[in-house]
Amino acid sequence: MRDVMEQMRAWGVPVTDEMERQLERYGELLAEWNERLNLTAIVESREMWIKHFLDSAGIAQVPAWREIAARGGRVIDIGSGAGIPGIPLAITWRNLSFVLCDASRKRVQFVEHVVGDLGLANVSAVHARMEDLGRAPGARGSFDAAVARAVARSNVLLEYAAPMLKTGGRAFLYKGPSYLGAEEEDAARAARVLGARPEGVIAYQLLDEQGDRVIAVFRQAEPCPKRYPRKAGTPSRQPL
Ligand SMILES: C[S@@+](CC[C@H](N)C(=O)[O-])C[C@H]1O[C@@H](n2cnc3c(N)ncnc32)[C@H](O)[C@@H]1O
Repeated sequence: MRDVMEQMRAWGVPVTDEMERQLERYGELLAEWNERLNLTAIVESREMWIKHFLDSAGIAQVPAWREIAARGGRVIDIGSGAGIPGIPLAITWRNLSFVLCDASRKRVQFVEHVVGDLGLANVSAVHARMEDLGRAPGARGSFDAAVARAVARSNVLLEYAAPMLKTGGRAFLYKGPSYLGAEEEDAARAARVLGARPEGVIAYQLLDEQGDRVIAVFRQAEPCPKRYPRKAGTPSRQPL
């Protein structure tokens, strides 16, 4: 996938030939396990490279991500599912350590298999709901960055992300262009309640006209108030 790799490098992803082989292997495992676990609707190789791997790499264009990546730190992938964006990011940014969290046991087991198969030393997988992890001593307030794709509306996602972040940490929400408008306003309101502030949105396009994407960035300006996250299920039933 020469052109996909070129686009990643143009965005600033430090991707080597070995990493390309690891992405390829990850794609094979996704396609193979998909038959049993129904992990993704996308199994055709080029579409997978563009809609999963290139989309994940879009974050390289955000200056705040590049700063975190340069100094090293801890990243949580919220609702990682089969490992997107966490696995492609962990393959390409070896100096960051990743926790991939999901409420589905079978998806976490798949991620554990991928981590073993690829020999990724910088990833651990956690089977939990974010509402519970956000209250766990040792996990709460311990991350430099949170990433999330296709999990929930942004006002819900921020209630999962803010408790996990150190002061000064960032949340990076992968969204479609429809984010711009009502969802953006709701997210800004929720962010204020949670001690976070919107820091901007970047927009990009996938190759082969596979779609427009945005990443919304939030900075944790102060520690998240102790009453958040609320108990499991409440953030999505009664979004902030
Ligand atoms: C549509 S999948 C997206 C997976 C992946 N991020 C992607 O982009 O392909 C949403 C995932 O979020 C997980 N999820 C939803 N709410 C969650 C919560 N409160 N805590 C942990 N995981 C959650 C689900 O189990 C599911 O695997």
